[in-house]
Amino acid sequence: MAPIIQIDHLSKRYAGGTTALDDVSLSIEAGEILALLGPNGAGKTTLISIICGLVTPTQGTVRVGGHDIATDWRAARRMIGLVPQEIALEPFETVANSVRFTRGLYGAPPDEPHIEQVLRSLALWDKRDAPTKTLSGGMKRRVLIAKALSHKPQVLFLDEPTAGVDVQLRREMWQVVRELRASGVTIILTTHYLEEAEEMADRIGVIDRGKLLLVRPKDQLMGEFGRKQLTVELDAPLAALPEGWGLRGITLSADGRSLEYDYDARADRTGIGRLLAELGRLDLGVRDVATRQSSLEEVFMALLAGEQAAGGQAVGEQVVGEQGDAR
Ligand SMILES: Nc1ncnc2c1ncn2[C@@H]1O[C@H](COP(=O)(O)OP(=O)(O)OP(=O)(O)O)[C@@H](O)[C@H]1O
Repeated sequence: MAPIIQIDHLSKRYAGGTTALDDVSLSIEAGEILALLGPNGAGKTTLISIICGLVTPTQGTVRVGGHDIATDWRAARRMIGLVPQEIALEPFETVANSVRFTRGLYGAPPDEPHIEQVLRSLALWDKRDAPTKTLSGGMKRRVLIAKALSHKPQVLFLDEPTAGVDVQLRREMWQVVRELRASGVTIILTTHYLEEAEEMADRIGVIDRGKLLLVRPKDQLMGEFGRKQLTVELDAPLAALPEGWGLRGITLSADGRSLEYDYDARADRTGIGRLLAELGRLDLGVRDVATRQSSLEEVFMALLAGEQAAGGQAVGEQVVGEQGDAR
């Protein structure tokens, strides 16, 4: 199946000289939730803004549903809805009118059943006649989504949908996004929150300093990087691993009090049994054992560190295994 969005060799250099995007290529499949993860200034908003026709690229092409955003921009834009980072609503306008107005801006004819369906799906129907200034922060964000959905887009961009909102509201937004996906909308969201990407995305793209470092299915990313560490605290400190130590990949801590073992928790043979057997064979007493799993946060930090160590050229081999495979 052809991707719903195809981005090829996209670069953006702003007038001031900042390279906000540097040769980004990416395919987005219909019906997926893709999270673009990256620190401040990584280029996430620039990427979204180019696809939505708000910023002109310096180089490269973008197709939305097969329509080139430069030469066939009307058709491309009709397929897209954008929920911006900033809440900007007409304060005295009612909820329903705000949504109708946006639909009109897209050149779409009135469609009251659709407006009703959108407002109901976002739990805004009871507030349809309320001026937007009387709404809570969470409701205002939902109005922004309703506006973005007013012309029945097939692709929805959410630029940091939960920046600065409390935990409860964040969960509520996640639920809204899941329901949208279930209704067949493709969703691309940007976020600083690893938790958000982990919770919602089918695929995660990591972007830093204008480069797309990698794009992977979330489960694969967690599997590749979500390794576990076993720490065995010894009864008595060791100066070095004993003579005849028969296992590889195990390190002694600097104070000699514990052994550290990094392993793949999903493997058929983790090697933990052999480690414990070796400790028994050498008659080494164990005081305590602990395991911990790397979080996506650590994965992300390792990725960025690897990229910096490589001078921004590529992601460190030891961390990623292979470089940005933006499908
Ligand atoms: N209109 C502009 N003119 C000049 N430079 C810009 C403009 N917009 C963005 N930039 C610069 O481009 C780079 C990427 O910015 P962008 O807003 O795309 O990043 P971001 O990943 O969305 O960041 P954040 O998470 O903080 O929103 C930054 O260095 C930013 O200062």
